[in-house]
Amino acid sequence: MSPRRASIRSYLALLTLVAVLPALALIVHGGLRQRDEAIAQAQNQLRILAGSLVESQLGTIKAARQTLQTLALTPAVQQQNAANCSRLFQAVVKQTPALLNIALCDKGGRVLAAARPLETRYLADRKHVRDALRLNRFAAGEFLFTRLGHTEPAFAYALPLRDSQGQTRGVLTAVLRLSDFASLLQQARLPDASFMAVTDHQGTRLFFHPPNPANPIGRPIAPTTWQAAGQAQEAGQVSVIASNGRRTLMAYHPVRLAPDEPPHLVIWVGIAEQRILAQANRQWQYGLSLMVLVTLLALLSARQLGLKLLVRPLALLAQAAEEFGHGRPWRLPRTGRQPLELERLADSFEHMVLHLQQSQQQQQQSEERLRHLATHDELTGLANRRLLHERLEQVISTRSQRQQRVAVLLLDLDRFQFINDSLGHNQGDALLCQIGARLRQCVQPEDTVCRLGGDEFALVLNDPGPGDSLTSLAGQLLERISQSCTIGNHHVTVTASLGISLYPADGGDSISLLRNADLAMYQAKQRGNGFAFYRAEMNRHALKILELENDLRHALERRELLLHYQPKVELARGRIIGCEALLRWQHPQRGLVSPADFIPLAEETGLIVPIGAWALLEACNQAMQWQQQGLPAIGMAVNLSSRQFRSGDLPTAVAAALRHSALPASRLELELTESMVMDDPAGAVQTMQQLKGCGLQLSLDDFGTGYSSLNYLRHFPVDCLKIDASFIRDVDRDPSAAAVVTSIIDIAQNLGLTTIAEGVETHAQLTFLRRCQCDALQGYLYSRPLPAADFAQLLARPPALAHLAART
Ligand SMILES: Nc1nc2c(ncn2[C@@H]2O[C@H](COP(=O)(O)O[C@H]3[C@@H](O)[C@H](n4cnc5c(=O)[nH]c(N)nc54)O[C@@H]3COP(=O)(O)O)[C@@H](O)[C@H]2O)c(=O)[nH]1
Repeated sequence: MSPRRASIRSYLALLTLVAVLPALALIVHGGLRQRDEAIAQAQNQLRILAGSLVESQLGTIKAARQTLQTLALTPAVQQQNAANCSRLFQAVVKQTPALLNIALCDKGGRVLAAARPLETRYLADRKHVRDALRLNRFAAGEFLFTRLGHTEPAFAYALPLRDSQGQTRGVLTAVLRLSDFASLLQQARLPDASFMAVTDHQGTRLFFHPPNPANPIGRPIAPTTWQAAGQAQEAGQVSVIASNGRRTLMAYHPVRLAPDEPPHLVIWVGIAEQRILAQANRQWQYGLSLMVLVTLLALLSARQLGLKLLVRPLALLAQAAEEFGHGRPWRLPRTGRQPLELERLADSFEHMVLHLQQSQQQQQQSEERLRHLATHDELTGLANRRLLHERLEQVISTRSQRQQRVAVLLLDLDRFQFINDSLGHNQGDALLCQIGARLRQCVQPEDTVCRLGGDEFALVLNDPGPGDSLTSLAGQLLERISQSCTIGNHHVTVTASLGISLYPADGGDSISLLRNADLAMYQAKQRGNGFAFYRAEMNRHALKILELENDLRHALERRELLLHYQPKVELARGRIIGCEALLRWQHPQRGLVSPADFIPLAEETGLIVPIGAWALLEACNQAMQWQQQGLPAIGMAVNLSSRQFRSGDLPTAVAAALRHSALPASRLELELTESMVMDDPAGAVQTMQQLKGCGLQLSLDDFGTGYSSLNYLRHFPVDCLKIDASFIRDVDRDPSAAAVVTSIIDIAQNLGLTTIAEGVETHAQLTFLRRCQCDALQGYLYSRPLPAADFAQLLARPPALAHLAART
């Protein structure tokens, strides 16, 4: 699972927060500083106030002491006149508000006079009286509540009285009220909730302003405070948690009558920290609130701006990308007010889309081209074999539902190889294109025209109509093909063979329909009559051929091939001048197979090349063997196939055979057919010249059946014309055959060639040939082709030509 990603809005919010963070930090820092300053200021104020309260108290004490010192010098006090003293003291107390009472005691502590009546007549046990008498100096007493008229906190002091000899005579005491601190505090303008307290040297609360039941007078202050203040021996400040639970800031200051004396009072001034900080806190809160407001505004602005300038354009961009990805129409936002980077992003997106579209287009074109290449023939643009099968299967599936026929026509050009070789491949290609175009013109647009390869074409007719129309179409196709084509500067005429198979009668799938159309085409080629419909027996025949082909492949290695020899007899003297080696196949099951049956197959499969080479060598060896047996050295004629002749290495193979057999080249004769050389007369002349270069003889076999141009004949380096047996057969009954034979012999003589008549079977034929001055004969009249041993016997005792019985 991919980690959850934050949105741009979140990042913008974060950025905004980061941006306002320093301001926030400043505000917090400022607030803290303000708080610190407020506390420092308050501490200072408290400290000053405590100091001034102490000063004030000391001033009051000092004033009281001076008053007592002044009174000590008065006669009434000197004489210790109780009545006078009382009046005097009352007058002084009346005029001095801080003084609650003044009293005179003798040295035993007995009260002699007082401005106000006292509860007791003896003050000897009071600390201030005791200390003043004992230490003989102005001394402070302890905290007390006077009940002089009303109850209020007060403090007593005592001044020892001495006579002129310095002897103690008594003490003057003064009771001072503490309540004046309240007005001092008011003058100090302490913040609200400030308080002030006075404790004695033991921490007992003597005074607390403003009055608070939680801080009762006469009770010790909180021990933690007392401890924190170090028992208030020196002035200082503490921050403690007060009884109300609030942190409180306090300044304290001890009151001493003399620097070496211990403090008898401690002045405390305090205030709750909360109050001190109230102002700072308020400012702080204000700053923070402002900050929060600013932050919120910033966040809101960032959000709105982010939405407007980033989020929405990006979302639209993403949407456009998604639409584009799904191949739907897309549109890019172009407000003109979006940030530069987004503008660039949009530009880049458009470029990318353009680029993608271009490459998609290119890819589509390449794919289409590849698809086309995969299903079409590159040269003619027609469908190829693969597409043919696809289309055929397709049309079969639709036609089969309606039980309708589909026709497959397979077509092969005759002699295309020759045209290709003689005019060149480019011209050959041009011819194929023209033929392809003609085929296309002859059929319906929905029909498929395909080039299977080489000079082979196939057509699928979706709706071939009845048999007649198909026959007529086949004729039209052949007719159209045979019309002259202009290729470059040449006018070329080609014919074709066409095989037809029909769905469903001749096959239920594309493979069997094509195979059967091929068989029909083969049949048509064999018959040489244009086109043929497939018939079931063709398949059987084809199967037979297939088996034969398979056997033929092994015939050489199994030594099943052999040669028979037929003598060639000179007419003038009746002697055997040579023989023709004729191939035989001794098949283990079929017996002796005629060359007429297997030579075309060997030719077609290419097996004729090794077979021909074997026959050539075997014949040469045989000729030498007979010679070695003392038999006459006669010529040895070997048939060549067109494939051998065109193979290119024939001169080499011939030279090798002569070399291996040691047969003199002059005794070897190679028989070529007219058709073999007329396919490519110029090339043939070249090959013939090479062969002639070896010193051997060349003859033109089956002469008269082909279409040898007399002009070419002039240039063919041949030695002999073999007059075809078809003319010889009829010479004695068909004048035209006789005329042909006579003409051939005349031409040969005029060209300095010898002639030999093939297939001579009768004396009549022999007589005719003699009359025409044919040079030699070959035929059953003299001898059938014989096995080598029989031929040797024949050669040893050749029959005389004149005595031969006619054979028909
Ligand atoms: N390329 C090669 N072709 C060869 C080779 N051996 C033979 N062949 C060709 O096969 C064809 C059939 O040959 P074959 O069955 O041997 O027939 C030959 C003769 O037996 C036959 N012949 C001869 N005299 C008579 C006759 O008086 N009457 C008659 N009915 N037939 C006769 O003629 C054939 C010889 O013809 P040709 O070669 O034209 O001289 C045949 O075309 C052979 O050429 C081979 O090794 N290679």
